[in-house]
Amino acid sequence: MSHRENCVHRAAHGDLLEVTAEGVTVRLGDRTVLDSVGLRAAGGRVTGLLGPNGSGKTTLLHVLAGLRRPDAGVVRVGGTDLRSLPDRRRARTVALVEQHAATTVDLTVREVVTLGRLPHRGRLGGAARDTRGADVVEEVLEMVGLAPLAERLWGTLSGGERQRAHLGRTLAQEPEVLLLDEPTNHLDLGQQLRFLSLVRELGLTAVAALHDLELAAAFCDDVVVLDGGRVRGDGTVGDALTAPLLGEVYGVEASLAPHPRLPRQHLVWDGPSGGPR
Ligand SMILES: Nc1ncnc2c1ncn2[C@@H]1O[C@H](COP(=O)(O)OP(=O)(O)OP(=O)(O)O)[C@@H](O)[C@H]1O
Repeated sequence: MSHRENCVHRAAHGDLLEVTAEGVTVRLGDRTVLDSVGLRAAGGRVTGLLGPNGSGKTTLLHVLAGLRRPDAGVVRVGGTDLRSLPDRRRARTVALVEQHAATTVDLTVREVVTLGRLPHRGRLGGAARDTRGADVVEEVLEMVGLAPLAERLWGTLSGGERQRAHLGRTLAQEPEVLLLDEPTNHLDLGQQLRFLSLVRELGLTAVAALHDLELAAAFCDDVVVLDGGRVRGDGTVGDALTAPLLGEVYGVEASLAPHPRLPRQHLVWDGPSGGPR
């Protein structure tokens, strides 16, 4: 079964892990950056993590990925405390596409994607045990549209191509839960739509920090809105993104309205609250 078929099969059988956070608190210096945050990302759904600059989205993603230990609270994946999973198992379960990921060595695109196979190899890094690895890497290169650039060196890639290479590396991990930190910030409109369509099509449990509320309205099933390290709203896009909440959290006059052609809502904004229109 190919990587894509495997994802779609798991989604079709409801065999997807739910991610929950309870009472997650993170203090940095004298600041409480996350204050008793609770979140439920349902299996197979795309949950948007929203909120203004500095509201705590990246910090929460790092906690959900097991990269940062919270001062209080617990993260569970499929009901299992994330801290109880050995590193290699955790890396095969939860994967994060970072906002500013970089590689220090000048690898080719194929080599960057192949890095995602490390958790599937033996302790000594033996590729021999990873019998599916090469096929998965080629399939992922096709999925993210980088097969024609497979031999290109990292240093020669554009920002958007790098972002897609990082998604490729993460998909090569074959995670059950995909965490994305502003995954579309370097992408043109077409690539943004293709990127998020691919994430939806895979049917994985996904949590994506997004600044673009229009993209969130179009691609997310559910949203969690952070402000000052606290959850200010959550639920389906339609239930959570109310005009009062958008006004309080973002300081804008905006609301969701029926899309003129599609059976979904889109964002209509007038301007900053009390500001010029
Ligand atoms: N090492 C640190 N020491 C003190 N404060 C920090 C540290 N790292 C991050 N912060 C603060 O924590 C808060 C949350 O940061 P975080 O990066 O999680 O927010 P964010 O919602 O992802 O922001 P953005 O949308 O701008 O990327 C910010 O106010 C940030 O300044």
